[in-house]
Amino acid sequence: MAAGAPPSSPSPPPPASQQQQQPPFYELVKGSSGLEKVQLRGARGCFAEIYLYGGQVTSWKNDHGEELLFISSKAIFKPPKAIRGGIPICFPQFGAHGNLEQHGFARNRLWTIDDNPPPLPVNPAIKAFVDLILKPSEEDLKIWPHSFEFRLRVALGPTGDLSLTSRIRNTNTDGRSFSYTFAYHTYFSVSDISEVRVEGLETMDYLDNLKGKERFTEQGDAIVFESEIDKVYLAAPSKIAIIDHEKKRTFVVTKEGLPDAVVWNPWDKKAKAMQDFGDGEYKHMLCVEPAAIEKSITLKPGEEWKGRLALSAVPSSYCSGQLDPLKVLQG
Ligand SMILES: O=P(O)(O)OC[C@H]1O[C@H](O)[C@H](O)[C@@H](O)[C@@H]1O
Repeated sequence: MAAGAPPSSPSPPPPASQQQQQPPFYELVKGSSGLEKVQLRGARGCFAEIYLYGGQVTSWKNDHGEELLFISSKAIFKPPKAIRGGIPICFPQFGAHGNLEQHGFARNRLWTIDDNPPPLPVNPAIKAFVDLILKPSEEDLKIWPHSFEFRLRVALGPTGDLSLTSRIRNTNTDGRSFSYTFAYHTYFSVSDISEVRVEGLETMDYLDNLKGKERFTEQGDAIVFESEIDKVYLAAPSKIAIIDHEKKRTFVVTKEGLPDAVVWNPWDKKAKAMQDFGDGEYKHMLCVEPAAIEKSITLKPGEEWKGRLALSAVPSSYCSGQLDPLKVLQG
């Protein structure tokens, strides 16, 4: 077991009533199938867990210890299968939009802890974070012949918000640019999919993966769920709200550098066909995936791209009109 940065402060501890989180802010421990995972401990007991396999967040808990992300009870923690749930990272290819395996290879590679990342401007109130890095292996270079450094910071904010910041740098020495598509394939835990609505994507154009990627325009109403959905919303706004009526909880998804957003729920038939997904689990999850898909990102040698996802979960009593969804979306 290893304990991580930042170092402890020499000042005397505050009274228990004012106590914030104490170092160490993260620990590296053994997870399922002996795979290593980082446990991040934030203020007031907020928590996140990240597997080095896939650089994948698999748990995010609020200060009541409630799990906010969905992870399948049938998830397989064994390479080369990607872990079903949490926040898989799709890179350098989203879906089947290219010659690589579905969703690229970053989600089934072993990342390492980056002890000395280049500086990243941060909110000084954020104490609990970890930096991971992925570089291509010789085998990876055979299937995608580009040298890159992918740095991922996962952080828990002072109010329990979870943020993921990806920095991807082209380190090719042969002068070649590369292009990729990307997604944070975020699986949210919801009480009952039929009680959920998504706001912020009204009137947006989307590509419907269930209709041969044909382009349509969404109607003016919030999105509700009655059947399978697999849509790539194009040029989606920087904030999207997922309102869970039954849980009286709203997730606010904030994205930067990621124009698109995928909304996916496999529903009953596809759920049954997936080996690593329980038959009825589609009722308790929804994927809203900030992404860059329609227009791939191109980096010249030496260039770096940044894409950030921030998640917060706020109590809502939307039914009784206490929460104005527009206020949530407009911040
Ligand atoms: O089963 P996976 O490879 O993890 O993909 C799961 C899903 O990911 C995305 O949401 C895609 O839009 C879907 O088409 C795909 O089915």
